[in-house]
Amino acid sequence: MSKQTYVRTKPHLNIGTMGHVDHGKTTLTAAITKVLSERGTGGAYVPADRIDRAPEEAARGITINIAHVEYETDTRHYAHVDMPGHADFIKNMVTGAAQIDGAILVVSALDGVMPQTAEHVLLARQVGVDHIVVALNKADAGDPELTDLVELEVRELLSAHGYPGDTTPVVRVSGLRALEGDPRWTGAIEALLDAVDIYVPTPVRHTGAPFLLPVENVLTITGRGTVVTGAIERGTVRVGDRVEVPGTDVATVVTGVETFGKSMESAEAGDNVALLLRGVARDAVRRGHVVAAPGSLVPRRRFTARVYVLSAAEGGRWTPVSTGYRPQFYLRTADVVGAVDLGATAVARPGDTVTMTVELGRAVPLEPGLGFAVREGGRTVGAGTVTTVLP
Ligand SMILES: Nc1nc2c(ncn2[C@@H]2O[C@H](COP(=O)(O)OP(=O)(O)OP(=O)(O)O)[C@@H](O)[C@H]2O)c(=O)[nH]1
Ligand SMILES: [Mg+2]
Repeated sequence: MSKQTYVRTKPHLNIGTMGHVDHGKTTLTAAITKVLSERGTGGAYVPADRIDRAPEEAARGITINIAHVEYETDTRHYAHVDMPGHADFIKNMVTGAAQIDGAILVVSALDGVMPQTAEHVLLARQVGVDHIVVALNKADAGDPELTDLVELEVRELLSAHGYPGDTTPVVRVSGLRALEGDPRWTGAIEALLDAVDIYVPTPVRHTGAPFLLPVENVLTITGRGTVVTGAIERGTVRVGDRVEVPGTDVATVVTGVETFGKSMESAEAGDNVALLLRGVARDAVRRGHVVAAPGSLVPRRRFTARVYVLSAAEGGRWTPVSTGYRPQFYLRTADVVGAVDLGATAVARPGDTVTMTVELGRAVPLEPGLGFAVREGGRTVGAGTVTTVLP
């Protein structure tokens, strides 16, 4: 396979398909790539059987199946994630691995709102997906009056979860017929994409946010000093910037910025860098720390979270967990023990998604939306997202 360079000519967005099993998410994803590849704005047709054979991706220590396809409309470049199953959806959403700016909720016009339709809307709301466009799929096979009822039902579901159900775009589509090239239904796919282009706003760039680098490694370069490496989570950094390591005494100046051995004047969110820090002792900074803009972060120990407890079939536990459970929490590059309080829920069985309060053994920078993995005895047993940081 030949490698191409990504040339940024349009704003980039991450979107995804969600919805009940078999409602046609993968078929619709394939149809979108087909319609757009024929339009010629960018991106290649990806058949459904290639989307379902997703490459395995390691994200935050968890092996997750995510199928990514890319395509372009006239105005935007999209990375689209089609999650192969319900459990994958839950895991990807709670850990933030999917990182979507907007979602296409796929609802079969034949079946209407089903349990996972509702569960995905609930979860999308919890993890901060603010914009949903609805694809009423299989509209080729549905009775129009019944489809009207399904549309009402979906709008009510959205409103019940705090989305603007009355004004949400709902487009009747047929992924299957669009794939066959039926102009009525390829036109419906175009209408769906127009709705996504218009309704889902371009996300805020995090390059303007206070600088944050989770430290992956610390090295000493003889004669130059201590170097930290990692991927910049947000903000920008340039030579001469003041930085600190929250939770330690380290407050210093960046005297060098490099990427893959080349020096840079400034680096930004997404870049993999090495930062040379003035006058910092080798053992003052460790993996798990973060380098941040001065005063931008206060480490904390307690938080509430939504956590998906992996089922035994996914490599998780066989037995439930209860209050007092003390696994390891992997937050950014940090690995910290934490005590779990399940409150009124009392127990969480493998396969459940629960709310819990966690008290970490030491303070780390925390914020709502931060994804993490829960591990025990060297295996991943859960995946979660911080919902509230407690004092
Ligand atoms: N009539 C009709 N059938 C469809 C349409 N889209 C998908 N199907 C059929 O519905 C079934 C499920 O389609 P998928 O695309 O695999 O559904 P999915 O939502 O990705 O399923 P999971 O990933 O397993 O949750 C397949 O048999 C498709 O052929 C459509 O627009 N019309
Ligand atoms: Mg699928």
